[in-house]
Formats: sequence, structure tokens, C-alpha cells
Amino acid sequence: MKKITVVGSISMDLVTTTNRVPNSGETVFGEQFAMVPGGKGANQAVAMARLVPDLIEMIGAVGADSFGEEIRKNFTHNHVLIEHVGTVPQTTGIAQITLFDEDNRIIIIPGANDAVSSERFDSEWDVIADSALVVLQNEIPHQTNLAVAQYAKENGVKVLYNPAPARPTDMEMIEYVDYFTPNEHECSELFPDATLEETLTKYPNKLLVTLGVKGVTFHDGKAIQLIPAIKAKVADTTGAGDTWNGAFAIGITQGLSIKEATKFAILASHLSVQKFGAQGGMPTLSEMKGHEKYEKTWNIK
Ligand SMILES: Nc1ncnc2c1ncn2[C@@H]1O[C@H](COP(=O)(O)OP(=O)(O)OP(=O)(O)O)[C@@H](O)[C@H]1O
Ligand SMILES: [K+]
Repeated sequence: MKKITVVGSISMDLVTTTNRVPNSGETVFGEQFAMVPGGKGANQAVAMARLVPDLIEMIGAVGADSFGEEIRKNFTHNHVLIEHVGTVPQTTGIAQITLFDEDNRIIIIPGANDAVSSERFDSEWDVIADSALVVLQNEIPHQTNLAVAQYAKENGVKVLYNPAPARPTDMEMIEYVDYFTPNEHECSELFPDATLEETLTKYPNKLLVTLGVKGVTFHDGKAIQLIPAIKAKVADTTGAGDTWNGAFAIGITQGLSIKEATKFAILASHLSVQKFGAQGGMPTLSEMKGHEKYEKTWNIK
């Protein structure tokens, strides 16, 4: 089977839980601290490798620091292939997350992720050309995404592009990609002058919009489809979108229709929101197969 390649971000999430946030010049005691691997690229790679191990190739960069080492271990533990994860002089990307008052405040330092430049690719181009699918998000430079998407198109390789977080330059990508997967909020940022229905109708079988607890919507060429989410007892929705994108990528590359791949991915994200952390709840294929909503006709291997 051909590999799936993610070109994207890798970071360490530093998560502080506190009942008070300090004012300028003030020091407070918080409640808890956790360090968990994250970054949308890495999360989507792990989501896929949980379902199909040793078939997901990660292209990205970390720094020459202890976070980089931890992240490499985490990839290997999750059966993501990291021969093309480089080490650069910048620090490993981090997200400093403060959980306060049932909400979060996040500072991202891209660090090594800003150094993921297609101008430095060498054997990476062959990896991309040999892939069944390339998966992109928006936490590495836009120029790299654009160069990868253009190269993939020239070489007949399909691209799944998750434009998260949305950037003004995203629309330059759309003609080179096969699947475009914003969430509802990103979709209205990217298409501010049209209704959701108009936008979906303009990009049939290409634009899939995730609607959180409402599910996923797309136009199938004849009509707009809305596939409902599966209700869950929610522990933490972090990573729901990454799980959905990763599982959708697996479904599509294993021959499912857009509708069936969407349903497969909805089941994966339903399982993911029931555990803490972005990667914590990402299901394995056997966990998926054990669920009553798993359909035998999917035939995922
Ligand atoms: N509360 C929930 N219960 C069940 N399924 C959910 C829930 N939230 C999200 N999902 C599933 O996950 C998919 C993706 O969620 P969403 O549209 O919120 O993506 P997102 O905004 O990119 O997520 P995040 O940024 O939190 O990772 C949804 O289409 C849905 O199938
Ligand atoms: K989760």
C-alpha cells in the first residue's frame, strides 16, 4: 500500500490549569501542569497511524532541544515514520495553553515549524510523489503548502487540505487540492460573502465543512448532504478536528466514497472527544471495529 504523507506542524503543548490568571507583575499559584505532544500536522499523523500503523510519513521540523527528543519518541511510539522530520536551530514549536474559567488562552511559538521550507526539500519530493495522499494544514509557511500542493497536482497525487487556522492566502490553494476541510468558523472567514449553502454548492465533492457536534456537510454533486455527528459523553473536544481529518484521509485512501469516509471519520472523532488531550482519545482500528456504529462494508485494513 502507498504511504500517506503529512507536511505540517509539530509542537509540544504546555498546559497549565489555574483558578487565577496573573495581572502584569503579579505571581499566582496554579493548579496543574501537563506537557503533551501536539501541532495539527503531528496530531493528524498520529490519528492516521493509530488506524493504520507504519504507513504515515511525517515531513516537518523540531528543534535540537529536549522537546524535540520527546516528540520523536512519541511519533515512534505511535508508528509514525519520521525519517523526514528534520532538526533545525530554532526551538521546537510550542503552544503555551492556560486553562482558566472553563476556557483557554493560548500563545503559540512556531519556532521550527516556520523553518519548514520547500526550498530545503530534497528526497522529500520523492516521498510526496510516491504518496497515495498528501495532508496539509496551516501551521507551517503558506509558501511551503502552496509548493507542495502544486507539486502533488503535477504528479497526480491527491491532497487533503485542512485550512486551520484560516489565513487570507488560503484561497490560492483551492485549485490544487482535492479535499478542503475547514470547520464552520474557518469556512465563514474564507467565504465571508456567501451563505454556507452557496459555498458548498460551488465546490461539490471538494469542500467538506465540519460543524462540531452538528456533524459534517458537503455537496455531493446533486444535493447538500449533512451527516450528523454521533452524540458522546464529552471529556475534551481538543483534537476532534484533527481526528476527523486523519480518519477521513484513511477512509478515502482505502477506497471509501466521500460520504462513507465522512461517516468513518465521524465515528473516530466521536471516540476521540471522550478522552483528554488532542492525541489521547484517537482510536485504533480495533477500537473502531468494536463500536456498534462501525460498518463492516467499510473494509478498512
Ligand atoms: N461534542 C461532540 N460530540 C461528538 N462529536 C463531536 C463533538 N465535537 C466534535 N465532534 C466531531 O468532530 C468533528 C470535528 O469537530 P469540529 O468541527 O469541532 O472541528 P474543529 O473545530 O477543527 O475541532 P478542534 O479544533 O476542537 O479539534 C465533527 O464533525 C464531529 O463529527
Ligand atoms: K480529545
